[in-house]
Amino acid sequence: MVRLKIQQLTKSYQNGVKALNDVNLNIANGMFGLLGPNGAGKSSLMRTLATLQLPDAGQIHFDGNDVLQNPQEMRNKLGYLPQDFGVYPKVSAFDLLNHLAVLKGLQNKNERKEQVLSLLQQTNLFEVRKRSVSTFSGGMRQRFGIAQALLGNPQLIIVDEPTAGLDPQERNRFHDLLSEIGEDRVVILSTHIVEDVNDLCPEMAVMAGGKLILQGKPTELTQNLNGKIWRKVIDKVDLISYSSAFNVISTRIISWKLHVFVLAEQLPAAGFEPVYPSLEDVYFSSLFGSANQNLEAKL
Ligand SMILES: Nc1ncnc2c1ncn2[C@@H]1O[C@H](COP(=O)(O)OP(=O)(O)OP(=O)(O)O)[C@@H](O)[C@H]1O
Repeated sequence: MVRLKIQQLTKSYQNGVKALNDVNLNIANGMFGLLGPNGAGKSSLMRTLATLQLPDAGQIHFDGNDVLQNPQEMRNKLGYLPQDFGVYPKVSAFDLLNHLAVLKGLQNKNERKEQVLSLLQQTNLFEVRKRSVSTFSGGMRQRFGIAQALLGNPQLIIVDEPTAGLDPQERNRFHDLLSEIGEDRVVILSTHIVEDVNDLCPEMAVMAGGKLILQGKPTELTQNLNGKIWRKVIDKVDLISYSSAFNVISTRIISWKLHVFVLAEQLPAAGFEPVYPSLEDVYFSSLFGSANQNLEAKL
């Protein structure tokens, strides 16, 4: 069942950048991955959904509520972990979370304490609840960020670039936490890390240049590309000629050798071998297609 409905959302900043260009999305319960390179417009979309900025045009409905008309109703149902959640005063994790709970309107002292302690448990911070958050590692801070986003049992949770800068162990732990919270609500994970979406999200979309360029289930999108991705080991000096002759969607160094990955309906040339596509190939193919469309539009 669709809970979040985004229609024809458009936003330009004063410097003329069109950060959102006719964005349409329907999102149901569960983890939804929003992938895109830096500058794609993901944070602009997240901030608009979180009612922190207004679009120029378009509509947002959550559970039937017109979010732009009644932003407060959205705020009561929202948990938000912004990209730059970075204020860590020298107060304990418990005190800070308790304070944020008061700001969120959790007035009953006993219920508030119970919820704060339970969220500290859930995010694996109970043991360090008396420590100042300013001494936390990056992973602990992000888990604290999730704890504050979960205050008041929100129905829509937005996490913007949450795993950037985390080491692999902390990222795994963070993934476990995110997958636990996505069951009965909408969780939007905005990221440029394909692995985050691959590991966690049954539904996804790709954004580039303010537009949604692809949407679907990672498994289906990968399947759709089957038979169209080809790989070849080449010399570095030949990369430019390969890029002009073929649809090179990405290059990767594997065992110290440069591999080009090419999008083509048939064997592009001798020496190429077919590969089963990964979600990364899906992502790079969509960016390649969108860049080409923009180029054609400009010519
Ligand atoms: N307040 C602002 N004023 C002017 N331009 C902005 C503003 N915020 C974002 N932009 C521009 O809008 C475009 C989209 O930015 P946005 O931050 O939404 O993208 P993003 O996909 O979240 O990328 P990143 O991961 O780098 O934040 C970029 O070109 C950015 O420079």
